[in-house]
Amino acid sequence: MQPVISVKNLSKTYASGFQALKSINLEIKRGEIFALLGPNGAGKTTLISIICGIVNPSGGTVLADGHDILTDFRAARSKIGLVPQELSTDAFESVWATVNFSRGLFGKPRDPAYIEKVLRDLSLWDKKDARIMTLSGGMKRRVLIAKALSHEPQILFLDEPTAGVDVELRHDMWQMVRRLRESGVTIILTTHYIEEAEQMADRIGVIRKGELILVEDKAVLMRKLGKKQLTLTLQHPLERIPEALVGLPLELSNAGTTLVYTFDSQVEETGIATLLQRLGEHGISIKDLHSSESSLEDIFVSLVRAQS
Ligand SMILES: Nc1ncnc2c1ncn2[C@@H]1O[C@H](COP(=O)(O)OP(=O)(O)OP(=O)(O)O)[C@@H](O)[C@H]1O
Repeated sequence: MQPVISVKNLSKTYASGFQALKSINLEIKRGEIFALLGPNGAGKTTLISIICGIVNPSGGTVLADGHDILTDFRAARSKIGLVPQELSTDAFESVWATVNFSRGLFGKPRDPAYIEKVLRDLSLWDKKDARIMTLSGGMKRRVLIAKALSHEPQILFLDEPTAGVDVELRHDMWQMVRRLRESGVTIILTTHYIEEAEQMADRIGVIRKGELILVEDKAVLMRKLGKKQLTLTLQHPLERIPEALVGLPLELSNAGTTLVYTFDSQVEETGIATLLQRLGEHGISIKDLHSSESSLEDIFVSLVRAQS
């Protein structure tokens, strides 16, 4: 299937001479949720801003639903909704007026029934006549989303959608994003909350110092780079790891009372059976054991570190 967004050799050098993006290549599949992760200043907002036509690229091309964002700007932009990080204007307008106005900016005919649905879906209907300045921060964020959806875009960009929002609103937003995806909208989000990417994304891209260092299915990424650990609590503390076990991926901690065995989560032969057998042979008895898996956060931190 043709990608809904196709980015080729995209680069950006700001007027200051700073190179924010270095030859980015990326294809976004139709209908997926794609999470763009990266430390502060990595280039996430720059990339999104170029695709949405807010920042000019220095080189390369971007197609949005087949339309070049430079030579066919209007058509490309009409496919895209952008939820920016900050709400800048419209403080004195009502919710209803501002969302309808946004739709008009894209040359779409008025459609009060559609706007009503958007506001109802975002739990904003009872605030439709309120001035934006009177809304809470969370409500203002919902207005940003309503504005971005006002012209029925096929592709929705969410730049840090849940930064600084409370847990309840975050979960509401996740639900809303899933509903949109079910209706066929492609979602691209940037986030600092790894948990958000872990919960939501189908695929993950990691950007660092202007380079896309990895793009992978979330499940594959977690399987490929994820490690599992088996933690054994011992009946009697050990002074050191016995000779016969040296060489195994074992660590002794908690004053010799805990043995931690690390293994690849994708291999069939974990070595646990052998480990337990050898412990038995050496008279090392176990009080308790549990296993754990590395989170996307562990993977992300090790990736970003490995490249520095
Ligand atoms: N207008 C500009 N002029 C010069 N440099 C800029 C400009 N806008 C951004 N930059 C620089 O480009 C780099 C990438 O910024 P960008 O906002 O894209 O990062 P980000 O990954 O979105 O970061 P964050 O997670 O902090 O939002 C940063 O070093 C930033 O200082």
